[in-house]
Amino acid sequence: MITILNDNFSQLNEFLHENTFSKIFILVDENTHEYCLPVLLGNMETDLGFEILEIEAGEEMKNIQTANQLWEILTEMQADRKALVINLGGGVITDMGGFVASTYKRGVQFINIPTTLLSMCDASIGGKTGIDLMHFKNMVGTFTFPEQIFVYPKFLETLPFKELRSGFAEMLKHGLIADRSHWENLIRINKLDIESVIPHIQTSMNIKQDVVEQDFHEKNIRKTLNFAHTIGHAIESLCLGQGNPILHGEAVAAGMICEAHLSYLEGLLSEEEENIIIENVQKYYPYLDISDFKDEDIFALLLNDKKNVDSKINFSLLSEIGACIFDHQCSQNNIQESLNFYRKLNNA
Ligand SMILES: NC(=O)c1ccc[n+]([C@@H]2O[C@H](COP(=O)([O-])OP(=O)(O)OC[C@H]3O[C@@H](n4cnc5c(N)ncnc54)[C@H](O)[C@@H]3O)[C@@H](O)[C@H]2O)c1
Ligand SMILES: O=C(O)C(=O)C[C@@H](O)[C@H](O)[C@H](O)COP(=O)(O)O
Ligand SMILES: [Zn+2]
Repeated sequence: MITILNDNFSQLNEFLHENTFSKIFILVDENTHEYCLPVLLGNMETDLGFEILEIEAGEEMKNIQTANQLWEILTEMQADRKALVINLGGGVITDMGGFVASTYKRGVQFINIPTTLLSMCDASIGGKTGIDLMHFKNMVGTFTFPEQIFVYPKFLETLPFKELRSGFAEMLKHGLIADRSHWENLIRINKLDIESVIPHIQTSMNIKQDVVEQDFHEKNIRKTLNFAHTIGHAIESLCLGQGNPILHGEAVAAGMICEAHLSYLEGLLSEEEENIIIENVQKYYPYLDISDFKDEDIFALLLNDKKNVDSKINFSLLSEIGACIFDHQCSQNNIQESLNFYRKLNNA
């Protein structure tokens, strides 16, 4: 269940009073510790004891070493099965905290309080938890729903612009795969800022939640949420592997361009709609330089995508703005051409 919090966090307090937890463990990173934890602690009313678990910020922390440290700390602090983990942060915190909670002592309860646009609209919803393995994205994880998701949009007030823009990419994706009018409302935004995005958060959350409710374990329609991620994750992984991580939404934006073009090359999407998508994505996102990435390295990552079966790369592609198909296999030439198309945009 997703709840938009009042300024006094009354719904969170009701949730804490109605349940019998033994202790609360609040997972934060250094930034959500500074900007969001004081707001949470200033409003949280409970007789329960709590501990703060802090990790460094960034995708590089979403790994087994951090998970191990958190499991060890929970053990040292004698967290029992009635403990509650509160994930207060962006997608790294909700993915990582959800993973640690869903595996510690075979699972303790957790709630998500997303603090980035990306985690409000996407990562905190849907129960995908996980960590990266080497530089492969989200390779180890669970499908486990949080008990609740509490959204407080005012947390966005301290979010840097680049992070806001990163989250906006997942919102655009939601429009492209499921709701043309959402896409059209979003691309009308000329100046991307908190005021302009806040009115559209609810629609994005609804799209994500609606898809997840139909197919929690990603057997079919949930794969549409992965549009732009097959190539996007490969680019993100290569950057991570080189020690130059990019933001998830930046990778998704590049993935939207490549996969919109691929949708066109595969005869699924009209050229006119492809151009509309590419023009608009370029309006918000600077070009990502992938000229150093070899096709063979990209293909090695594509071959490990979680949607694949029998070594066949399964794409989720657009048939029009607002509609997405899944389990589509593309010719190798077209995949290469979509990457070259993106590379050439640099000089266009
Ligand atoms: N599970 C899912 O369904 C799902 C969906 C989309 C993305 N993801 C994952 O989410 C991650 C990306 O999430 P993200 O973009 O939120 O990244 P993030 O968690 O790294 O947060 C981005 C940055 O913003 C800072 N921050 C967070 N809230 C802040 C605030 N209110 N004010 C100031 N700074 C703040 C963080 O410290 C961090 O530096 C990726 O690992 C991606 O794979 C998961
Ligand atoms: O929730 C989903 O399903 C998604 O695909 C949402 C994506 O935006 C998100 O990045 C997700 O973490 C990708 O999952 P993965 O299994 O492809 O790693
Ligand atoms: Zn994503």
